[in-house]
Amino acid sequence: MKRIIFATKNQGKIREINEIMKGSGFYVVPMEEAGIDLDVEEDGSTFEENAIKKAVEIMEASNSIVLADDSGLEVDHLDKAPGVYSARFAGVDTPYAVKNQMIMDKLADVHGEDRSARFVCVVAAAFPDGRVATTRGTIEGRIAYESKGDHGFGYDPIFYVPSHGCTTAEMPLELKNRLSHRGKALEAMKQILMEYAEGIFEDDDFGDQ
Ligand SMILES: O=P(O)(O)OP(=O)(O)OP(=O)(O)OC[C@H]1O[C@@H](n2cnc3c(O)ncnc32)[C@H](O)[C@@H]1O
Ligand SMILES: [Mg+2]
Repeated sequence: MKRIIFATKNQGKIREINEIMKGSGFYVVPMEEAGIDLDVEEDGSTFEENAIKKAVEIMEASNSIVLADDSGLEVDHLDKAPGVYSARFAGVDTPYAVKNQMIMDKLADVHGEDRSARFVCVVAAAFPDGRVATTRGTIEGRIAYESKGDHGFGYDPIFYVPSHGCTTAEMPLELKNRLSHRGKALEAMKQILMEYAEGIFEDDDFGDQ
């Protein structure tokens, strides 16, 4: 199997990524498991800039193919906030129960389609030969009136998907992955990895794992 490192410390992302990459022929190792403990400063103004920065810095530290995910919640009524600041919104250490309530409070007088929001995910791949590629996925929804569900992570309990009548935190992992921003971005990235894989992995093939 072909080994690649995923530059994330978010356990929720890791669970989803492992499931999405199953059967792809690529074996994904979280950076911590690969022995890399670096904090990349996410100071870009777009998901693309931050995803590329995370992938390239960890690729330079590991000399392996590295994927990174930069993602977030865009709430239309809040001018697309928290957006790239989703992890830092109201402070990195503030529990999501509090952050989620703050977002619902800001939308207290807003109803129907005006509660529209989306999750965005940009996945970047950085290759040791200097090549970089990105893919993007989104899922449209609305901010719920109350927090529901205990699957997923982050803003999932307040992200209501009208077509399914529930939040992404109420969905089993497989269903969320089929619909989600991360599922779509990673499916597109699998294609790119397959195209680029030829010639890259001869010296880096770890056998069946
Ligand atoms: O940078 P890494 O280490 O990957 O982990 P992170 O949690 O800091 O991740 P980001 O910088 O990409 O910030 C994205 C934030 O957006 C939110 N988010 C992204 N995808 C989500 C999803 O599928 N469900 C719920 N919240 C999500 C969540 O709060 C994340 O912490
Ligand atoms: Mg981050």
